[in-house]
Amino acid sequence: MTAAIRATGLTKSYGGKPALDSLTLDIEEGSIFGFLGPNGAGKTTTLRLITGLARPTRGAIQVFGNDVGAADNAARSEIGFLPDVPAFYGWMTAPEFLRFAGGLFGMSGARLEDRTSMLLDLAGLSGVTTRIGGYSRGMKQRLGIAQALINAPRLLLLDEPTSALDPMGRKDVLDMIASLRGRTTVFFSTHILSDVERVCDTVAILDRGRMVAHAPIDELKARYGKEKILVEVTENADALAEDFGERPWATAVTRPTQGSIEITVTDLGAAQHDIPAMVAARGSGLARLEAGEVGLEEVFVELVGSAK
Ligand SMILES: Nc1ncnc2c1ncn2[C@@H]1O[C@H](COP(=O)(O)OP(=O)(O)OP(=O)(O)O)[C@@H](O)[C@H]1O
Repeated sequence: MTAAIRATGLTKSYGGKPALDSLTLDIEEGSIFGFLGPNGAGKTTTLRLITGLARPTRGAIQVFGNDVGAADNAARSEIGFLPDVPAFYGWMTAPEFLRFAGGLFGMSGARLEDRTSMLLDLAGLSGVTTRIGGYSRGMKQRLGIAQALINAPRLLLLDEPTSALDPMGRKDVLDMIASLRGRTTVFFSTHILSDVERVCDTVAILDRGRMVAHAPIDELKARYGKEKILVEVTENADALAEDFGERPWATAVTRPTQGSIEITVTDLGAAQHDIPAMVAARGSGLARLEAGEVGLEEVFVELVGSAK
């Protein structure tokens, strides 16, 4: 199957310093792909290379098998793009703006009207008569996504679409992105971990121009995440913490509070089996035994944080 995006050794340097260093990546058609990285990691640079707005210093980038930057521009006609700071004509209404955007692609008549009405619906803006200048940031962002979809691109690129939004605005934008799953390939950059966790199938983590991880979200959690157990006891927490530390399933033991012990474990089942007996052997009461889920945040901190 042809990949939606295929980057091979993609490098972009400014003044000899790489903003993006040897990115090699395949993104499956129909997926929602999260491109995660802290400020300055190289996310916008990558998006500019995919759209053809910037030329790579080295390496190659293809969209649906077509070279970006080839003379026939075949790749670009498949791409819809929403930049990180989109511009609107504040005096237009949403339907006027979408008709205007469609006109730039040579669309007109019933085809443009149908597409406009479908996209207003998708953006939750049907029936809104206010001019864009009076919109909230979230409404503007949803309209921006609708505008980027006007010519039915197979690939939608979004640069930090949620970063300036409040929680409700973010939820609406993420719901809109999720509704495209299977229909349009979505590539979106973000530094917000929970956004990626909520909507993406696959994620790549970028740090200082280099990709430090690339996998389906569950696989990343399983590969890098370790399970944790929180134990709360009525007494003898110090002695128990030492006992736990000697077990083969324990890789780290910390003491969040006086009576609690947090253990990072390699074998959750074995730990859950042993702990109650160990607590009883020390004559303590077991107040709490809780296994913790590993979130993407821990994966991110392990991959990016540890390199700093
Ligand atoms: N036109 C340019 N000239 C010189 N350096 C640049 C240029 N564009 C980007 N850079 C540098 O490249 C690096 C990556 O920048 P980029 O904007 O791609 O990061 P980002 O991950 O999108 O960050 P942010 O979340 O802050 O937008 C940064 O160190 C930046 O200063």
